[in-house]
Amino acid sequence: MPTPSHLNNPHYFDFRAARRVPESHAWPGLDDHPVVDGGGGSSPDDAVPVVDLREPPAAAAARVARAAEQWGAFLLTGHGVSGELLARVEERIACMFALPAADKLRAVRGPGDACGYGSPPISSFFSKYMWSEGYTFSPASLRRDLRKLWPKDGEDYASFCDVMEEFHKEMRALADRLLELFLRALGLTADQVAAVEAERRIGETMTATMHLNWYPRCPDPRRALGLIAHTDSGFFTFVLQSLVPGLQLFRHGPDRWVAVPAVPGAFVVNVGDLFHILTNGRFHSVYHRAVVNRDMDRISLGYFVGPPPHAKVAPLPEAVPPGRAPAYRAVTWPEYMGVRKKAFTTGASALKMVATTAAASDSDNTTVATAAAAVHQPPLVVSS
Ligand SMILES: C=C1C[C@]23C[C@@]1(O)CC[C@H]2[C@@]12CCC[C@@](C)(C(=O)O1)[C@H]2[C@@H]3C(=O)O
Ligand SMILES: O=C(O)CCC(=O)C(=O)O
Ligand SMILES: [Fe+2]
Repeated sequence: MPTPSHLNNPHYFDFRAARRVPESHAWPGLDDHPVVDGGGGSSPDDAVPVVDLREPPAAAAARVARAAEQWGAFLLTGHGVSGELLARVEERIACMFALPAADKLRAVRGPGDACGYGSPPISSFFSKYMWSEGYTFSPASLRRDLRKLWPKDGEDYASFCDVMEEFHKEMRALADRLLELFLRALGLTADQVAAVEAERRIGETMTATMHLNWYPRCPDPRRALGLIAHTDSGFFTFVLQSLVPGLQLFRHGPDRWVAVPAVPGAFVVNVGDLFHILTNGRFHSVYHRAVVNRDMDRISLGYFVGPPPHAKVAPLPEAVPPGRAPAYRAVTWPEYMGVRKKAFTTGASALKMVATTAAASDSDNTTVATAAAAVHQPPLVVSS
């Protein structure tokens, strides 16, 4: 019998058939830092902050400020996106990843492509493979992109697109609310928020990208990694993790991974690098990773909010202390991705590479990047 062609495809690994973790997927040093419970069960210092949008705006803004300054992440509850919609979103994601390999491979992300099926872009910097499959798409071109997965249209195609469009509509509105709250958290008055909007039109021009992750259950979770430690590059990300936990946030003092509890209906909000820049380093991007487990498949969704590709992102004047120069130079998202690529190949910090003053180096992830290099020795560059 001829071998099905997808079995020879380098983009395809049959996780279901794997009885052990092969060397190609085994990561050294995954347990270099302890993992602690972020649900508050072990220590209040480890409890992942929670922001409930049902609180009065001033109180919610104060919580956002604390969380964004100290953690770069928080759990978002009371956001109004219904649990019923989230359940349908997760169901459609599971259905998509359950497609036959040959169907998924039709939508493989090509070199340099922003969207498509396969490992996320960051994986190209490492010689080890992750224990996951991903699919990235832009909600703006959803119906066209998804025809690659479902060329014949049909019910699965229609319900995937319908559900994701409904979700995107709600999330885009939520992103606007959260942006306003972040700006209030920076200390801007309602008038200043309106002025920033009028001048920079951040909310109006913000773009959204969705990245779906499927982490199959794994025969030896201590050797495999779902998603390599990273910071998100955009403004901020809403992460929906299914009822199966796996997201971990890196914290210093002492260095540890904090396991984010799976809170039904909540999103995890991550501050990204471009928001770090926009806020002059006051809100810092968070270094995070996803681990896998032996018994259950896990699904997550990242809703990445960022600027349009041509927009220059620079520290907001309101975020720069009086008499001080901005800590970062202006960059577009694609420019920043180029810097980050260089940083990955040299082991440097991308944020430091776009910093203008020594002051900025205090608030970036350099030390974390160093920790990462230690965790993932040797630096695993395979392609550029
Ligand atoms: C908008 C985006 C952020 C992202 C790159 C992308 O163009 C689409 C995928 C996103 C993702 C998801 C997994 C981790 C990550 C680092 C990656 O490789 O792809 C992020 C990217 C990012 O935040 O830079
Ligand atoms: O799977 C997760 O919980 C994290 C996903 C993530 O970090 C990402 O998609 O950027
Ligand atoms: Fe991420």
